[in-house]
Amino acid sequence: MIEFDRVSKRYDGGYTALKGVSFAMDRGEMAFLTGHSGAGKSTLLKLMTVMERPSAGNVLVGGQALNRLRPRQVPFLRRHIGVVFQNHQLLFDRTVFDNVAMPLEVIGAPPGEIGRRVRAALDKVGLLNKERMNPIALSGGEQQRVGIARAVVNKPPLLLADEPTGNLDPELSADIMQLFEQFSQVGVTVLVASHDAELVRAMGNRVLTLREGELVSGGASPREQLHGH
Ligand SMILES: Nc1ncnc2c1ncn2[C@@H]1O[C@H](COP(=O)(O)OP(=O)(O)OP(=O)(O)O)[C@@H](O)[C@H]1O
Repeated sequence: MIEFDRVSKRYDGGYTALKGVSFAMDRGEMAFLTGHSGAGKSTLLKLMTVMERPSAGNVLVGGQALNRLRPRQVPFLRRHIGVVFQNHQLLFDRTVFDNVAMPLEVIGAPPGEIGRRVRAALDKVGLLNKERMNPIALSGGEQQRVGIARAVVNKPPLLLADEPTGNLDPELSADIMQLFEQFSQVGVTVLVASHDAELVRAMGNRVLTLREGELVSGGASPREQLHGH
């Protein structure tokens, strides 16, 4: 589902954020991306949504080589990738329902389908009874779950999360990670950037570690890992 082949990213200012990063992830796999602040985690995620382009190497998402993607194809790629942010970026002048419906509104889905899919997504994150509320009235953990419902309402095959539990206490953080795990069990590929070493360890998933832009562990393919290296 994801393939990085010797990917480097040098920003315009001259800073090299990623150096020769190679790894692959299978469909339905869940992995964590860790590393010190500034190690390149957000940069790596941005290459998958084409918020940034690599300076060298190739990124493939769902078999599509992103370096061949024309600018007008980028919105189509992004519809297949759900993104969850630390500060969830919800709109506080709209209801929970309307926040989750946004990706479907953008593609002009029919209202009946929007209703059905928004409720299915809210049901998955346990917030079906809060659809008419304003997200400002929800707890931090609930707000983050609204952000997750919005990220998955399109049924994307790939889900990326950038520090999704950064503002949450340990128990709520564990709940959010379990939710990601459930999505991976139904075939969604999930990559979660996280600083939370303890939680990452407790989850037991594959861990990709960046240090100063280099992938220092977890870069082997799942098959290679199975054989111990
Ligand atoms: N648009 C940009 N222009 C220039 N340099 C950038 C840009 N974005 C990121 N960088 C630099 O690239 C490096 C990696 O940044 P990145 O955001 O990928 O790290 P990170 O691992 O996600 O860090 P954090 O955990 O603090 O979010 C940093 O030194 C940062 O200053």
